[in-house]
Amino acid sequence: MLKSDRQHLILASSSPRRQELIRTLNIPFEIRVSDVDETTPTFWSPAQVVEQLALRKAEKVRETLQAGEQGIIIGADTIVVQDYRVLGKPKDDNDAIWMIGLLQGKTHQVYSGVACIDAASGETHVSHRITYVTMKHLTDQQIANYVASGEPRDKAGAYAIQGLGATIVESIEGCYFNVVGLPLSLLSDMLAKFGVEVL
Ligand SMILES: Cc1cn([C@H]2C[C@H](O)[C@@H](COP(=O)(O)OP(=O)(O)OP(=O)(O)O)O2)c(=O)[nH]c1=O
Repeated sequence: MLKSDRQHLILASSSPRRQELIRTLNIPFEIRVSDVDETTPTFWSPAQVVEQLALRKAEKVRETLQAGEQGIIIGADTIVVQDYRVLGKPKDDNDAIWMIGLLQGKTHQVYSGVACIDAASGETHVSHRITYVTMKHLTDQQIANYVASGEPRDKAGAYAIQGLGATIVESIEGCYFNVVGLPLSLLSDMLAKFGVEVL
């Protein structure tokens, strides 16, 4: 395959954050939304969960491609882990209040998994990153006000570090973009394995 065929990315994600982040790489891309079953066995580790879900999303998109379509398909998945509890997106506002209550005043881990598949050859690479996020102590009123903003609804762990959620985060250790849903540093290393050099 010519290198130019691979310089085309197919983002398997409906997440506006991931779509925004991938734009920063300055590589032509398109978006194909994949609707996958996100249930996982309870005995899976957080790393397994994000890697396997990222892979499921990328594989689902590969199945829909027409013969001859080229590019590197990228799937991603993000979860928040607090005291061995895996937090995905909140079911409703009460669930969001419970999640922020669990996270406030403590340090949790954000896991993002990334899967890259070469559409033509099927070559696949899967990996993940962990970022440690420490949240401030919050009053019940602050938690209620934050949840009322609507921001937590479609975010793992019920907060968005890139939004109003920035005001409830004390500090982070690790990749910021990993928390937002697409670890660009890891992704660029993974793309290099396919001959796609970002720089
Ligand atoms: C912790 C955190 C998560 N998030 C978001 C990133 C992801 O969009 C979302 C986690 O849900 P995901 O299930 O990983 O992704 P998604 O359903 O939004 O999109 P798709 O499966 O189509 O790729 O949480 C933030 O935007 N900011 C944050 O600070």
